[in-house]
Order: sequence, then C-alpha cells, then structure tokens
Amino acid sequence: MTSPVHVTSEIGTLKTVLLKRPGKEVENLTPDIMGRLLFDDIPYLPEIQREHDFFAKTLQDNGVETIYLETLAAEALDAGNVKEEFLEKMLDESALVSSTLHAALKEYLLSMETQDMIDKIMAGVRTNEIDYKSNALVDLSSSEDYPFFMDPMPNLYFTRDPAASMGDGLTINRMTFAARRRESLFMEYIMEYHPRFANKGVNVWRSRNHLDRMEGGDELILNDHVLAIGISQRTSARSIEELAQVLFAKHSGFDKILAIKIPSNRAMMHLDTVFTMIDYDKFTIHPGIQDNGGNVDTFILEPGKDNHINISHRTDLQNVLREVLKVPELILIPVGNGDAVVAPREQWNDGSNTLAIAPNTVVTYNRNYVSNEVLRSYGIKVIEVISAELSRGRGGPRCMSMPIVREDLKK
Ligand SMILES: NC(=O)NCCC[C@H](N)C(=O)O
Repeated sequence: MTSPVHVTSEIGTLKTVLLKRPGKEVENLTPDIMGRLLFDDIPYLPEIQREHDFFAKTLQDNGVETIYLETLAAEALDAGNVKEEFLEKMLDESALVSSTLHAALKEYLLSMETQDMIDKIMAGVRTNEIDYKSNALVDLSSSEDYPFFMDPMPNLYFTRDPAASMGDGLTINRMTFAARRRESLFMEYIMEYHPRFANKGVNVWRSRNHLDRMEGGDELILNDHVLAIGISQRTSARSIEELAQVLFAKHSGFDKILAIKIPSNRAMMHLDTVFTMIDYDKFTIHPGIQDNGGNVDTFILEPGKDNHINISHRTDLQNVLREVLKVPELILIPVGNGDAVVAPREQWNDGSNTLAIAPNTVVTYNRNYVSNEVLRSYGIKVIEVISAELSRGRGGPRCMSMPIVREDLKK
C-alpha cells in the first residue's frame, strides 16, 4: 500500500501540500500579547488572506494539490466521532484557571458545528463571548483584565512546524513555546481519524508526547537516506538523538542525520530560516551561521553496533553536504548576496526560506529582491509571491507549507 504521506527529499516535485489560511487568530493579536505569541507586528487580515490565497493559487497553478489544516481537522473529528474527546484535550492544554470555566467553554464550543468549533478554537475565545463569572481566587484577586479565556493561535499558518513529513511518516512535534504547543494536537487527530490518513500505514516516528522539543522548520529531508536537523532555539540535541534511535531501529530508510548547530535566537529560530535546499547541489545559506572560515558545527549521526549511535563532528558543512549527497560540487548561495545590510534584512524577512516545488524551482517572497536575483544568477527558477503581511509572522514560503507528497527524485 502506498502511504498517503510520502516525502523523500526537499526538492522532488511537490504534489500535495498542507496549508492553513490565516483567519481571525491573526486579528486577535494585541501589542501586549504579540511578543509572547511570537509575532513582531499585527497583520491586516484581508491583506494577509489575499496574499495567502495568492500563495496557494501559485502552488495550484504549478500542479500542487493544496489541502487545508482547518478543513481536515473538522473532517477528522466528524469521521472519528471524536469531537468531544478532542475538545476535552484542547481545553486541558489551554491553561484554563478552573474546572467551572472548563465546563462553560466545553458547553459553548460543543454547541457549534464542528468546523465552526475548530475555527473558534484557532481564533481564540474572548472573555466577553460567554456569560461566565469565575469564583476562583486567582480570578477574584486578579487586577489584570486579560481579554481571552483561550488564547488565539496566530502561528497556525506556519504549517511546517507542528509536524514534519519524513519518508512514509512524520513527526508530530512537541513545540518549544506554550504559544504554539496546542497546534500539533490538530495533526495528531488528522493522522488518527481522517479517512485520507487513518489506518493507511503512516508512521508516526515521534509523537507530541515528549518532554524534549522539536519543530518542523528544523527538519530537512536531504534525500531518502539523509536528514539535516537544526540544533536550534526550537529543536534540542536530545530530541534529535531520540529521533535517530527510532529512525535507525525502525528501518525508516534514513541512516544518516546531520545535526547542524545554529545560533539560538529569534531571527534564526529554525534551520530553514538560514538554510534551505534548492537543487541536487544548491542551498541557500545565511552567512550569519558561518564563522569567518565559513565553518558550521555539524554532527553526523549514524547507526552503530547494538543500537548505538555513532557521532562524528565536522565543521566543513559544504564538504559534508557534498559527500553525503554524492555531488562533485556543492554551492551555498548567500542570502542578500552576503552584504552586511541586505543579508540580515532579507534573512529577517525570510529570504533564505525558499520552498522548492521541483529541483531548481523555488517559491520565494517578492520583497527579498536581492536574494531572488542572486538565485536567478545561478540559473534557478524563482517564482515570487506577495509578502507584505505574511512576513510579519517571521516565516516564509517553506514555513507556510507542509509537504504531504513529493515525487521521488530520479536516481
Ligand atoms: N519554520 C519557520 O521558521 N517557521 C516560522 C515560524 C514563525 C513563528 N512566528 C514562530 O515564532 O514560531
């Protein structure tokens, strides 16, 4: 049986991709909470939706099937008859102050059609939406007028991060920050109950029930044997080693992981904000992750004897990539042409965050015009999408897309 999830590279022709159209959740940001919810500004909803629709249409025009997280989630709950069970879990994870509030929210949300309930959970529940007066001491004594019972989830349109396809399976991730931790619950239910995926042999290599963090922006599929995973603000070294144990033991097909250490900061939160694959022998890179000699700490994990993992340390990333990909030359293309002002500016707006839809063909933000021209100078086909509002969430085309199926690369 062919698995409904099948991704054995970063660059094979993209057939199906998971998106989330930005909804009311991005309008439920305020200056007081946007930092904690991992936004630097507040997008204008009609415009961010127009830009996202343009992104989706660009993919469709290039033969990609676009499927939507919010629709699949509602369909999964109905198909599995698990709406109430899902809601219970979601409420349990929503930091509610009391069991009476839990009960009131349950009644409110359960009375909705399933799709409306999903949309509302994603958008967040304001305190003025239900008639509820708390008797909890924490509420009675609080002077804070916090406007939400359930926080919005504005980062959902970055579908790349809560789960990551890997071969005939995926990781469903324990997210680093509380602001994004509930997001991966949708994917858990989609894989478990949606007729497109349930009981179809999709391997969950790593579930969200782990203490250690991992996010899909750090997980790159270099080919059907080799992964690159960032040791970053969002993915810990320990979780990479745990994943390696599983992938090597379960004959996943993957037998080498390059753990690439990047600075732990907001601008470079995931590996794919500084490094993406474009072709068999080409990558984008933000020079900010290299030292003066061009070195990057890279650890190679491979299966050893008796389920041990052998780890070797290298710093010559370019050579390591050339060796594992078995190409005669390997080109690292610097974002913003490596310029001291343009590179950090365009990287901040995800100039390194390309989405390959076929070998040598990428989707990028139009605002990163210097990086786009540099890519074209290497003969790469660059398809630009509009990006004034989408980029406010600090993610680019790769972050906004979770490949479900890619064609295998020709050997
Ligand atoms: N893979 C990615 O880099 N995703 C972008 C995530 C941006 C989001 N505001 C976050 O901080 O998690």
